[in-house]
Amino acid sequence: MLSSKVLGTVTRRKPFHLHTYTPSTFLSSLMLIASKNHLTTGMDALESNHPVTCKTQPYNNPAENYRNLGQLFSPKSQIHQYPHTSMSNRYYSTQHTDNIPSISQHKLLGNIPRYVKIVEVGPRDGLQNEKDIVPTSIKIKLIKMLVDSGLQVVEATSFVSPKWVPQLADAKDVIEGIKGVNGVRFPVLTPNLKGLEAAIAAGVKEVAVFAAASESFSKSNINCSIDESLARYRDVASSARKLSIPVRGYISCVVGCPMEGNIHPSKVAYVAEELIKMGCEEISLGDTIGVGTPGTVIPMIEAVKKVVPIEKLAVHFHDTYGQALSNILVSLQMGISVVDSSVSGLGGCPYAKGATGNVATEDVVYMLNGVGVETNVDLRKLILAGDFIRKHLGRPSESKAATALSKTMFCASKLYNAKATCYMSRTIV
Ligand SMILES: CC(C)(COP(=O)([O-])OP(=O)([O-])OC[C@H]1O[C@@H](n2cnc3c(N)ncnc32)[C@H](O)[C@@H]1OP(=O)([O-])[O-])[C@@H](O)C(=O)NCCC(=O)NCCSC(=O)C[C@@](C)(O)CC(=O)[O-]
Repeated sequence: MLSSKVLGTVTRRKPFHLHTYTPSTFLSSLMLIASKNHLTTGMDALESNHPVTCKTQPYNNPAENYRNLGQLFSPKSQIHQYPHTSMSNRYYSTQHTDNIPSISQHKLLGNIPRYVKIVEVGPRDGLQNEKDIVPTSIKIKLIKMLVDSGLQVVEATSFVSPKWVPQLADAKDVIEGIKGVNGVRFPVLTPNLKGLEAAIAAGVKEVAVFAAASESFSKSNINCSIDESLARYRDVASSARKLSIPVRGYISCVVGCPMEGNIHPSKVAYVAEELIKMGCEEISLGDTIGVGTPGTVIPMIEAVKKVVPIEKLAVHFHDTYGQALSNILVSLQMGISVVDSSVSGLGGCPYAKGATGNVATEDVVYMLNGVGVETNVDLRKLILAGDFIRKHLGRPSESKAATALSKTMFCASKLYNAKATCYMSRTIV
């Protein structure tokens, strides 16, 4: 495992330095700086020129607040000159600006793609485990807000048995509600031909099938063995292909299973190869319970990329152990350029007690901004979408970046909203 080139690069060479750049493994260090230079940090991280529209929570550390206000008016700070219209050249940014060569040219980041496609799975993976039924209108509005943030692929819902997943029983209505939204892809999950037929009848243009690398998980999730599921998916893929409907293939439990423990990379490679042979255009590798680290993720990807071209692979990390961003970074270093994530870190796994949601899209975008990777996503609008759904669910965000930036916005709003023009805490309806 340690013989891997990628892991070797990360572990044996010089450690990352903050003065050089901001890789994910140092996100926590950055957040310390962020709290010290709180106002400038958050403002820059948004990297946008529009008034911020977000309802925020009160910043509840008066001492820190005081320090931030002092800093705001310090001679070095430029915020007072450009309250929210110019976000560049502050003390602190997600990227360095001080005559340091482009971050993407650095040897440790040279391999990572310039553009990453984010597949937003919040409306499906994020909501599917919610006990209380989320009204269809809220789901539709969430999807529209996510699209508004620039996300180009939003997994909208699943055409599965409502007995198994009651939360998504309104799949047809959700699809109906987003019909007018153009230029964005809205794949849905289809576990069998029945699901595919219903999805097509509803007007869906793209579907996904979902297998597992663990027999026990396959049985729990879709009530059949791995090979039985692959046989079903061959039928789904073949019917979809006749209608030119692209099919994505998921593999769950790629590094660990709540029932079987460690999963050998060869099992993942086997399922991946079968999915690609049946015509799946993209394979998403899911760490369903968020137990992976670069130590298990790298050998798994190495095994899979022997049978599936790397450009057809996506990664799908849950963040139970806080490893998702590290795992994403090494996946990018290995050449993967498609990342699944869920706004506000929504999600979970019904078969693994304590397993938390997907990596938060806000955190992924923040890190990708930091390492100079394009996503086309407006972080500020994304935070609004997360704010909208977490308020509906009555829970705080699981996104560290969204939480930190919301506090930052609140501090700034207190200064610039003296005339009750609250740029920073206006809620969009
Ligand atoms: C696969 C089945 C259907 C098998 O379910 P089953 O009970 O074995 O199948 P069945 O064929 O005997 O059907 C049972 C009932 O469901 C109906 N049914 C059958 N199919 C459909 C359908 N498509 N749409 C609507 N209804 C359907 C069917 O008509 C029948 O209804 P009844 O006659 O009893 O009234 C079921 O187990 C199921 O729906 N499972 C879905 C599980 C699920 O959605 N899990 C979450 C998604 S996977 C995931 O989250 C992981 C991922 C992708 O994010 C990656 C990662 O993180 O690992």
